[in-house]
Amino acid sequence: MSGTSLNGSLKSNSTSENSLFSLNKKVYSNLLLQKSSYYYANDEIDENNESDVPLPHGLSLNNLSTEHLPTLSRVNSHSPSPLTFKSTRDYSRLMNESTVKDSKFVFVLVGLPAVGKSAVSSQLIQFLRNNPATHSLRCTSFNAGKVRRKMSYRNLGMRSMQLANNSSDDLFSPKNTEKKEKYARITLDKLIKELDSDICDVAIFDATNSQVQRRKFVFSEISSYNQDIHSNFSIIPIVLQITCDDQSFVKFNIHNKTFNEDYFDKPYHYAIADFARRLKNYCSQFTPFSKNEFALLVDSFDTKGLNSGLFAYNIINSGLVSTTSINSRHLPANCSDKVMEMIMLAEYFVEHYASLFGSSYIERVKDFFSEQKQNHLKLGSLDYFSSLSAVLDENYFIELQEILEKNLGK
Ligand SMILES: Nc1ncnc2c1ncn2[C@@H]1O[C@H](COP(=O)(O)OP(=O)(O)O)[C@@H](O)[C@H]1O
Ligand SMILES: O=P(O)(O)OC[C@H]1O[C@@](CO)(OP(=O)(O)O)[C@@H](O)[C@@H]1O
Repeated sequence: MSGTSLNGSLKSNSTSENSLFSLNKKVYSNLLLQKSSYYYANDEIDENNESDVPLPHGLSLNNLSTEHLPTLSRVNSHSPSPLTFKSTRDYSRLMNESTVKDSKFVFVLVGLPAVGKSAVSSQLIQFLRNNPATHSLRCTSFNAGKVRRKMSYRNLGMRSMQLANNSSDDLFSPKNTEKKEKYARITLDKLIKELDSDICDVAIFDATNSQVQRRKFVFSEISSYNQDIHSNFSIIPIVLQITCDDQSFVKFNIHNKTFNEDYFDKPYHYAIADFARRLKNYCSQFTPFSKNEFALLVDSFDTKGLNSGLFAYNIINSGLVSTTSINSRHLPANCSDKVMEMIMLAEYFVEHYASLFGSSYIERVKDFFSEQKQNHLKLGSLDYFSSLSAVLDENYFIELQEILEKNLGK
């Protein structure tokens, strides 16, 4: 980050204290005036830059088979082994032979900012790519934050960094929810188009999707797509909720957030404080995805005569907490092997998340803090610790918890 000078002290050349996501009328009116297809057609948004996450030592996902999937085999005792997906071409051929539409998958992420949604998306893609059953599937993450950042730059360039920041035009303030929704809609629109045009097989909708209203919108878009006779595929929605309430994890994650494009010209301390404020705003509006919401969605799907199925999984504190009891599954009528195999793998990923990816992440968090504690004591070393502890202190987390509870009690 440019806020860090070469000698390691935390200085910034930036004169502006604004943030990129501050709303600007020009960006917003462009969103309203121009259709999202403009951005796609002009190749403004490229989400296909997933970097491979290294696999934990000693683990080979290639060795996955039904034998290692105790929970999963119980739901599909007749599934073929080894797990094999037909290629899209095979499925297109089969489609001509029957009226049943081939399936595509959407993982709808839910979770507060900085809980690890984008990290888990990359890991899920890596997991599916490394599995023989799914390695040929084209998996893409569609990140609403990236779309927002790219569109802001495209419209304003460096000027986007010079806008005066004031709390009244903070995109993440509750009163601007509707404005933020535009970016999510554009992202979802792109995602559905790529599935329908067979550019992608497994899409991850990477946004906080933190409000019931937003999720209703997402599911209604998916069911409208599934109901449309002109749609080429049937989309199976899989909710993946990521929760993180461990203070060290949250601090480490926010630290890493300060290096993204929202803050590239901002002082480190400013970025931490700004993200802390963003998180508070989100907590005041957040409703976790619950079993109750799941049941209501299933009912609404059933009333519409939709049989695409619905699944919901949770990863809490990097897999340290078991989520088996809160995960939910509503199988579609006539569940195909393809759908069953994907669900089995999704469940395997969630149930074994800690050993697959969580433990190496936790090691990184520990190393980070022990290094920071040492640096904090050394004169002239890179000291992130002071800002992290000053902003994200015990009181901050107490306040965050109170805001969350107050919102849930509404
Ligand atoms: N489960 C995880 N595995 C690996 N890295 C993680 C994980 N959770 C968080 N991180 C780290 O924290 C940073 C912020 O997390 P991110 O995935 O961007 O959160 P979110 O998408 O929920 O806002 C990531 O860039 C990564 O360095
Ligand atoms: O519209 P929602 O669902 O809040 O999600 C998108 C927002 O989430 C955020 C939350 O911080 O994602 P990200 O950190 O991945 O960039 C914002 O950038 C982005 O605008």
